[in-house]
Amino acid sequence: MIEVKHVTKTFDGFRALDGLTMSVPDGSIYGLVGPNGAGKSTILRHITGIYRQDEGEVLVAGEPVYENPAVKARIASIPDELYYFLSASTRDMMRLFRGFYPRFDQKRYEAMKDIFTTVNEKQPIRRLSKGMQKQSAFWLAMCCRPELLVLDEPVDGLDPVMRRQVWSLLMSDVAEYGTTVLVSSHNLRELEDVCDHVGILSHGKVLVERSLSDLQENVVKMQVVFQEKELPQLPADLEILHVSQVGRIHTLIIRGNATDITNRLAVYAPILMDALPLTLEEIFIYELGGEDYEVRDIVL
Ligand SMILES: Nc1ncnc2c1ncn2[C@@H]1O[C@H](COP(=O)(O)OP(=O)(O)OP(=O)(O)O)[C@@H](O)[C@H]1O
Repeated sequence: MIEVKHVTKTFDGFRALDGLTMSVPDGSIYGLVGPNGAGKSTILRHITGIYRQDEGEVLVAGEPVYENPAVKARIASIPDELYYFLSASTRDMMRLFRGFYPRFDQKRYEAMKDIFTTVNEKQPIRRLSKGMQKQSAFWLAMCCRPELLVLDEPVDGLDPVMRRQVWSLLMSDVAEYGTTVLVSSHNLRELEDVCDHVGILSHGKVLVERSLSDLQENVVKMQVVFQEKELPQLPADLEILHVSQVGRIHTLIIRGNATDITNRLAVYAPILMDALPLTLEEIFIYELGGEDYEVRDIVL
């Protein structure tokens, strides 16, 4: 759905994007993470056609986005800083969006009043609270029935109940209509529950981009108790990323598939052995922490 190739963008001599390349598959929920100033909002503004890149290519559904209204009509976005016309209400914006988005779903708009109950659709959006403004933005974006939803820290400012509600709405749209969602966030734990692809951005570049299943199948946490208190001499080709010990329990983070690793450790006749999945946070720390120290800063 999205192909970003070697994009650079310079603001007053400062390189905010530095040859950024990323690829978002159709129908995926892609999480973009990275420290403050990494370039997340900047690349999202290129993908939604607000900025024009200095170099490189930004393609959505195979077409350049900048100054391309036909492609923009397939994309809805919630930017980090919401902008509305002075005194426009949610209902006014609905009328505007209805004219722009060919698949705008008026029935859904009416039905969603039951979800966003605290938002007065006739009140100017600028007078709503920050969280209510986000709710209003979601309400409108979901009714555009876009092929691509681009969300810049979308749940920031929403209460926990509304956060869940919004993620669940997004996931059901992905399942039902194949919507592609690109979402930036600082919260890896939250992304883990919803994303199937993750990209880590640092200094205007994507450091790592993988599918969640690739990440999860490639590293495992083993908790093992051996006959002896000490760790036996394990084969040198076993890629052990981290070892710790509490009492007699050894915790080993090993690169590889859980079944293979279990079979290889079974040779040592452990008294107890358990293969546990790693959280997204742990995977990034153990698998990538050595490659670039900044990954640690991002996930810690
Ligand atoms: N319009 C602009 N003019 C000048 N510099 C800019 C502009 N937009 C972004 N930058 C700079 O580009 C860099 C990337 O900014 P960006 O907002 O994309 O980061 P981010 O990853 O979204 O950060 P955060 O997590 O804090 O939201 C920053 O150093 C920022 O100061």
